[in-house]
Amino acid sequence: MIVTIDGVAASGKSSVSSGVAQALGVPYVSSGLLYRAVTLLGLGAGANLADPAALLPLLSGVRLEPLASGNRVWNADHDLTADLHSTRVDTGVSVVAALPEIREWVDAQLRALPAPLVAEGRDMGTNVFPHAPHKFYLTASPHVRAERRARERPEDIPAIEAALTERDRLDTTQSAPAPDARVIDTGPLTLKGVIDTILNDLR
Ligand SMILES: Nc1ncnc2c1ncn2[C@@H]1O[C@H](COP(=O)(O)OP(=O)(O)OP(=O)(O)O)[C@@H](O)[C@H]1O
Ligand SMILES: Nc1ccn([C@H]2C[C@H](O)[C@@H](COP(=O)(O)O)O2)c(=O)n1
Repeated sequence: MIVTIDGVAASGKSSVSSGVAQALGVPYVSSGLLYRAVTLLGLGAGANLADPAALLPLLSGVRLEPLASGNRVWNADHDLTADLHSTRVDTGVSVVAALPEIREWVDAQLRALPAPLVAEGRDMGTNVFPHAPHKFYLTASPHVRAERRARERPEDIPAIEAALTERDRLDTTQSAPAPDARVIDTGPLTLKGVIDTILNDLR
């Protein structure tokens, strides 16, 4: 069984997917972390983030470890996870995610993973796992998302909100909900409330 949980930036995809996966006793995979890893390695190498030929050679050692408690991304024996949510990576990642060659590479990593699993991102339900029987799409206003992020990072809410709105705009192409996805506005819900909504639906 595959459950897909897509949604806009900072809508709660990874926290919700982790909770749902732990309740189901299956792993979850965060596709966004792979796009973030490509971006981090590209920045580290001084590569042009819009040039797939400069990025693809950097990826041979990249591996996603799909732990239910929180995914980790490795480059050979170096754990990249802690560096994937910086403002620098946030700013560059949409350029990388727009490249068809990089999307193909990410999709191949994900499709190689054995089911059952929970997959989260933008196009899990539309493109990567279109035949998944259970699909969800998380939303929340930019302001609500910025307030949540501000509790994690020492930045002011208007700056975070502006950056999220810009990333939503840049990611629009691959971020449409699947027609058969259940759309959940997480704004009025607690994290547990969103997880329970999905688990009830699955039951
Ligand atoms: N329903 C909710 N109520 C309150 N806080 C929430 C809720 N959902 C998520 N959060 C909090 O919002 C923050 C962002 O959540 P999370 O990182 O899971 O989002 P994401 O969609 O995976 O983000 P990104 O797109 O940046 O990878 C986290 O601090 C999380 O605990
Ligand atoms: N399936 C996916 C997952 C992610 N992306 C892009 C869009 C985001 O800006 C970036 C980081 O994802 P996040 O950590 O915010 O979920 O990666 C995508 O295009 N497709």
